[in-house]
Order: sequence, then C-alpha cells, then structure tokens
Amino acid sequence: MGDPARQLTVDTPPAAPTTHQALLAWVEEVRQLTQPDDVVWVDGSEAENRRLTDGLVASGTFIRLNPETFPNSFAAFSDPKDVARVEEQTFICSADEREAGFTNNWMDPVEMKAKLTGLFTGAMRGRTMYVIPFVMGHLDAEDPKFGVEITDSAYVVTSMRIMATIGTAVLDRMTELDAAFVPALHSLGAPLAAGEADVPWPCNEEKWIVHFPEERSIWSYGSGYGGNALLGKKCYALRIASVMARDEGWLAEHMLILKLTSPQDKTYYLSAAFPSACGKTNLALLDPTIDGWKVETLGDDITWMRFGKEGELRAVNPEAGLFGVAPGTGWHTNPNAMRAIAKGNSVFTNVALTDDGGVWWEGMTEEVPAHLMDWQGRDWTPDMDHTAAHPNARFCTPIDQIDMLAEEFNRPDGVELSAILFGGRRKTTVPLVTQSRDWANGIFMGSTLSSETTAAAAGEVGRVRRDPMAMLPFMGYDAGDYLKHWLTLSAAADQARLPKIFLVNWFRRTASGGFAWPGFGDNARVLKWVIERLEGTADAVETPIGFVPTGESLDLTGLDMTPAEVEAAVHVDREEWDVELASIEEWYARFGDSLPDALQAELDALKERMSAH
Ligand SMILES: Nc1nc2c(ncn2[C@@H]2O[C@H](COP(=O)(O)OP(=O)(O)OP(=O)(O)O)[C@@H](O)[C@H]2O)c(=O)[nH]1
Ligand SMILES: O=C([O-])CC(=O)C(=O)O
Ligand SMILES: [Mn+2]
Repeated sequence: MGDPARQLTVDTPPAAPTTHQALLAWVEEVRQLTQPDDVVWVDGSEAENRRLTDGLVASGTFIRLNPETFPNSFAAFSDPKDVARVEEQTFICSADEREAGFTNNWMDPVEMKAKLTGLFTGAMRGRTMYVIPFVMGHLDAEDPKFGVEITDSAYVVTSMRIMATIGTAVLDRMTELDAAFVPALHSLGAPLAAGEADVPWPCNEEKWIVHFPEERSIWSYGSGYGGNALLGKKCYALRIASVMARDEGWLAEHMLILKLTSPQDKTYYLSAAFPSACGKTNLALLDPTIDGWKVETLGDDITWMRFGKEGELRAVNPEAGLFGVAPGTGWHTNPNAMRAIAKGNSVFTNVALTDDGGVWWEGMTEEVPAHLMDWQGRDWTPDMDHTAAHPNARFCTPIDQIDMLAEEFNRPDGVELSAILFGGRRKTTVPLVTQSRDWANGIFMGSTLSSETTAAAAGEVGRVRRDPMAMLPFMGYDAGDYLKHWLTLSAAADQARLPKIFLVNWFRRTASGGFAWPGFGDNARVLKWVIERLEGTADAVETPIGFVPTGESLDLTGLDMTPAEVEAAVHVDREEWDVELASIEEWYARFGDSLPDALQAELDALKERMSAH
C-alpha cells in the first residue's frame, strides 16, 4: 500500500495505448467480468520484463538462478496437480457437435459460455489483469495472425514474451490495420480476498481449456501450465489456426522444421510431426554424428504450411521460442539446446535446483549431482526412488539463442519442404524408417500414426493410442474433415513437387529390451537415407507398408551397429502387423462416414499386400 508506484496506477488508470475499438470493448468487458485490481497493457519491453520478473521473485513464484551460470533465468515450481496439458478438460465448442468430431470433447457453446461466465466472474479479484497483444508468425506476413491474451498470471506474461512476438509493435500494427484478432482469455481461477496472501503457483482444481472455433476465441480457466495457459501456442497456433487453415486453404500442424545441407552443399527443408514428448525439439536441434551433413533449425513444435504459387509446399514456424521437455535434454543428447539454454533469458518449470543456483534434470549430465532440491522443493539425493525433475519439466527459451538457427527463420513466406516425417513412440511393430509409396499412402501413414502416451498430458503413460499427424489433442474440428483437408488441398498442388512422406520410429526396442536404434545425433543417418531416397540413390526393400532401408543402405560409419541390426530395426513382422491392422481398422471405424474414401482404399490395399506377405 505504501508503494508510491502502485498508488499511482490505482489512482490514475493508464490510458489504453490503442484506438482499436473492438479490442478496447473486449478488454473493458473482461475487466468488468473478472474484476481485477488493475489493468496493465503489456509493451514487451526489457524494463517491463525486469519489473515482472522482480515481482515474481518477490512473490515466490520465481527463484532467480545463479546469474553467472544462468543469466536472467528463473525457475518456477507448479502446483503438483498442474503439470501438463489437461486433455479431458479441453473442449471444442462448435455450434454443431459433428463439427468437433469424435476426437474432441464438445459442449454446446451457449451452455459453455454460461458456465465460463460464471467461473470468470470476479476471477481476477485481488490480481492484475495483463493485456498481451501478440502475433503468431511474422508481423509483416501477408495476412498477420494477431491475438490478444488477457491473463492474471505474470508467469504467463514472461513466458509469452519468449514464445511469441508481443507488445507495442504488434499492438500498433493491429491498430493501424484495424485487424481482427483472436481474443484469448486466461485466468488462474484464484482470486485473492483483501489482505489474503498469495501462493507461489496459484491455480484452481477445476480446469477448462475451451475453444469457440466459429468465433475464433479461447477461454482458459484454472491452470498456469504452458500448453493450457500460453494461449498463442496449442490453443491458437494449432486448434484455432487449424480451423482458420481449413477455411483459408492452408495447414496448421504439430511439426518441427529443419534445414539439412548435404556434403555436396545441397539444401533441403524437412518437417516432422511427432506427438508431444516424442522427439521434435531433439530432431530440430540435431547435431549430426556423420561427417559433412549440417542441420539448422527453423522450428521445433508448430508449423504453418501453405501451397505456394508454383504448387510447392511452404512452411513457417509461427513461434518465437522453445517450450521444450527438459528431461532427456543433455550435453550428450542435445548440445545445441543446452547451449541455447546456457545463454540465459529462460524460464524453467518443475526442474530440480542444484546447490549453486543452477538447474538439473534427469539426462542433463551423465553424472548425477549428489544433492538437489527436487521440483517439489524437497531435498533430493540420487538414492531416492523418485525423479528430481518432473517428467514433463520444461525450459522456455528464445529461439534466436540457438546458434544453429537457420537464417530462413526470418522469411515471412517460409521454405519449400522436400520431405515430411511422421513419427511416434512404439516399442514394437513400426520400423525405424519407412518411405510411403506415394502422397496418399503417406497421408494414410499420418492418419494412422500411433504412439505410447507420455507425461506431456495428464493421464496414463505408455498406452498406445492413434494420433493422426500428431494432432489428436490439437485438431480444432472433425478429424475426418481434417484428413479430407490434407487430401483436397494437395490435389491442386504441383504433384511433382509434393514432399515425400516417411514414417519414423526412434523408439523401437530389441528382444532384450534396449533401444534398437541409438537415436538423437545418429538420426542424421536416417535423414541422410531420406535425402538419398529423394535423389534416387539409396537402396530400399519394398514391404507391404512401404520402403525400408536395406541393411547396407544406412550409413553406419563410426557406429557400433551391424547391417543385421539395422534389418532387425526395420523388420516388418507379419504377426505384429496382423494385430496392428486390426487396431487400425478399429481406429478407422471410429470416423464413421467422415473417413475419406481414399484412406479406406489405402487400408484395403495394405491388407491385401499384407496377406500376400
Ligand atoms: N531414445 C530416444 N529418445 C529420444 C529421441 N529424441 C528424443 N528423445 C526423448 O524424447 C523426449 C522428448 O523429446 P522432445 O524432443 O523434447 O519431444 P517433443 O516432440 O519436442 O515434445 P513436445 O515439446 O511435448 O511437443 C526426451 O526425453 C528425449 O530425450 C531419440 O532419438 N531416441
Ligand atoms: O503444449 C505443451 O504444454 C507442450 C507441448 O509442446 C506439447 O504438449 O506438445
Ligand atoms: Mn508440442
């Protein structure tokens, strides 16, 4: 109360820094509904960020890391019940239930609005309401995709500042264009009574992550965690954007983008869709173990794609930061990510802390520190039977801290893709790599993509589920219509320039239980085979599901692995595939009449090839 700066904001509410009428009206409507103590228009500046992070340190949400080893970096520890996306509580509220499709939770939008209006009433009492203007993709794109997130979480503001382009420049451009924007409303659902002390990670037991696709709006309640609360990311750039993309003729996908340069100095751009916590960030930042091949990064999680004027498929990354899985990211598996993190300016969530004010997680270093503070604030020693970091602990780091960021990252029109990889986490059945027979067959591969569930979403871990194009939790509309959109969009493209589609599985196990493939930097060997297939120079074996490498066609130079072991890693086992085909049939049956005929035909043809195998 005695703080003169605070007194000033209470007495003289700052004038809104925009004349955008629709935005002003929405902000006022939300202010009246949620009843915050004050309203702050986020400008995105360094000074503002310093004020916010100082405040978060003072309130106990952030622990400032050792500035010598992790400059301008902070650790946050969530409520143990708020550690991942909540798919059960994520809704697509289209007017018509059919539009949401069988993969989404649905509720009537009028009913949902009424419910949320109740929950948001007074939800920001005792807190500050932040207004964050942001753009996904380039501010100078042909048709910039604006959004405004209103949130009562300063953690969300500092994280959004890393993950998206936010602040004054965005707001000015939005105002100048009188542009449409996606209103994205977020509240922790933890109002404070007068004089009530705050907790380090306010949230609510009850969580609702809700999308209104026709209105292109988002309401998120009760969670402070990344995918639920940083609304530019999954909620906008995937769920809402997938609906925009359907209507406007493009694609919003859960994909990384990388640039690959061969020893002959030829460049290729690849994208890859793997479900959450299945290796996108690691592949995007790959450090090749074979000589002469170079990887540069364009994106690690979300890709927007459209067919260009010449019928080529172009891709951009709409994000500005990495929100990466910490465990398993280490100096020996992903040195490029580690170097980016070490530059600082990062927010870590649910990692462990070292005694000298640094961070640690399982897999960061081979040597395990003798003592840590675990993600729940308890003393931790290596003999304990729980992990020090939460399995879905995350680092949030500006993407331009990656040394290997490709210069094309800054191109508003993106890059032309040569290949698309679909991949999942499967212990058995699915070969290390398979080239599809053609584009439609590749879409079939994507549509039947499967993976064992991970800690990135709340719920059981390790259960095999179908995850079309790794978009199961992110399609903003009917899954059958989504697959149809892939098929119809590409029908008009230059067929000769369509990217080649491959299915990969870094996670296959051997009979003795170990990984059948070393993965990480050695995945460059698979990328090399992919490129050589595009160039027509690598051998392959035709199997019922597609083309797999011969034992000799994968470059094993310097690797302690034999061609016979490669053959085992790409083996198509008839018995396993009989089970798989039955499971795919069950999956396709769930689409009902919304399954595209072309994909049913792919399944029928695969069954026939398999029965002759
Ligand atoms: N065995 C093996 N594990 C891998 C490989 N690539 C990634 N992983 C592990 O998979 C986990 C998740 O990897 P990420 O690259 O962060 O996954 P992601 O797809 O970017 O995840 P989201 O950010 O949730 O979308 C980490 O624990 C990695 O160590 C690989 O090639 N082989
Ligand atoms: O959205 C999140 O919380 C993290 C993420 O990238 C994913 O789960 O795919
Ligand atoms: Mn992701």
